[in-house]
Amino acid sequence: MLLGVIADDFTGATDIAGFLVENGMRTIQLNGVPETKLDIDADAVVISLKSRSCPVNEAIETSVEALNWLQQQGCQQFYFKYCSTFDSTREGNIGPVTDALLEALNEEFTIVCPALPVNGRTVFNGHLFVLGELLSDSGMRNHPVTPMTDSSLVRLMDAQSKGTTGLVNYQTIEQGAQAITECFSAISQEGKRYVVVDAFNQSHLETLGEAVKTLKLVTGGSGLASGIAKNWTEHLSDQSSAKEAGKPQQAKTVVLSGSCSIMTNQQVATYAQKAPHLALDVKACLEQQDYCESVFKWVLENLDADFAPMVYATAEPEVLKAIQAQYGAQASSQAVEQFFSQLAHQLKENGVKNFIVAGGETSGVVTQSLGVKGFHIGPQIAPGVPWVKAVDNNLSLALKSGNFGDANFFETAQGFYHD
Ligand SMILES: Nc1ncnc2c1ncn2[C@@H]1O[C@H](COP(=O)(O)OP(=O)(O)OP(=O)(O)O)[C@@H](O)[C@H]1O
Ligand SMILES: O=C(O)[C@@H](O)C(=O)CO
Repeated sequence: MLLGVIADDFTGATDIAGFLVENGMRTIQLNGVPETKLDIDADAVVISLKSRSCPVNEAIETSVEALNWLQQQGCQQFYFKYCSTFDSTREGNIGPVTDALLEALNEEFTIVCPALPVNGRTVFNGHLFVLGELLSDSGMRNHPVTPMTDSSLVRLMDAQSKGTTGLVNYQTIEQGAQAITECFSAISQEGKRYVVVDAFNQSHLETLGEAVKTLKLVTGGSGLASGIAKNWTEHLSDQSSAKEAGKPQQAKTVVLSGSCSIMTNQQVATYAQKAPHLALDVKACLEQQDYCESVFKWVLENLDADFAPMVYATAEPEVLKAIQAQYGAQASSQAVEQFFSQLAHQLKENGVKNFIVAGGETSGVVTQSLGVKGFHIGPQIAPGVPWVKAVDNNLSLALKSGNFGDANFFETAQGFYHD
């Protein structure tokens, strides 16, 4: 095993796993930390956690547990994968988890690299942009759980972590890997523990990949995965069979959308023009015990339509604000998550095999309730969203990060089936 990845949510895990596979690494994704040492034939293992917005102590504990497990498997480098929009708050988990991983590895220094230019996440002079807008001006300012109101990665990291943060800007990145590593050394000698790196195109990420070759711990989004994978090229064998194992089959399918991002709102609106769709009633979710049962029946009645039925909690910012004001942000999001968890379980018991899910937290609860232990990574539906297939049964999932994919994503995903 060469690379061990600890991902703070499920869509984030499939995102980076997809890019590792695209770049030649045979990759397995495991949901949660396995209880035993497994005999895994892969170049990389991605452990998906649900640690993005849980209490910080829990995030630290599960992340260090994942690290220990990956060390036991013989991994040589470790990657802490968080969101390309750096989803967290000032009290957020990215800083403390990074500190804990550095400490556990006995290391003093790492990088902060959320950039994913193929999906419009770029870092310029230490500021994070989403499709050309500052993070704090983007739809992320209205996120239901982790609203992002600051775009300065140095400030965010300083606020969350024990140490201090430096910056390597694009002028240095463009001078090549050696200039970057020299800059890392200088920043580390100043006593800084983390360095934010600029990156706004693929070439920056390839150069950065080379520059972080000897770092034990790397932190970032999935963009850097291609650069990192290239460092291991000489150790890699053919991985086409691994990708084959991840393909979805023609089978009963459902779309479950729990993300309120701008892109998911567009995807839901587009798909609703073609497919049977049902908007979740949050009040009923909170107050009506048999609500899930009635939605379950509706899904069963619509499973044979030309396009898979969609159940969605996805709402525009104003509607979401009103729900949160009435029922509380935490109570309503928990009720929605619990609903999707229960619905997914019932659907699986009744023969649904393919689950297309939007939203990282939502994907986490759905995957857990389906009891899937790990995935083979299949073909990419959109950058960062591969189909994945359970290692221990014939369920297939498309776990879509809130902001990923284009407007036709839900339909496109269903075009990948084979008999
Ligand atoms: N109508 C709603 N009312 C209240 N909470 C909602 C509603 N719709 C969704 N939520 C909650 O908002 C959260 C959305 O988080 P989730 O991670 O699933 O999506 P996302 O953040 O857009 O995706 P990603 O993390 O992949 O970027 C979930 O906890 C979900 O239950
Ligand atoms: O990095 C991203 O944007 C995604 O993989 C993600 O983490 C969304 O939850």
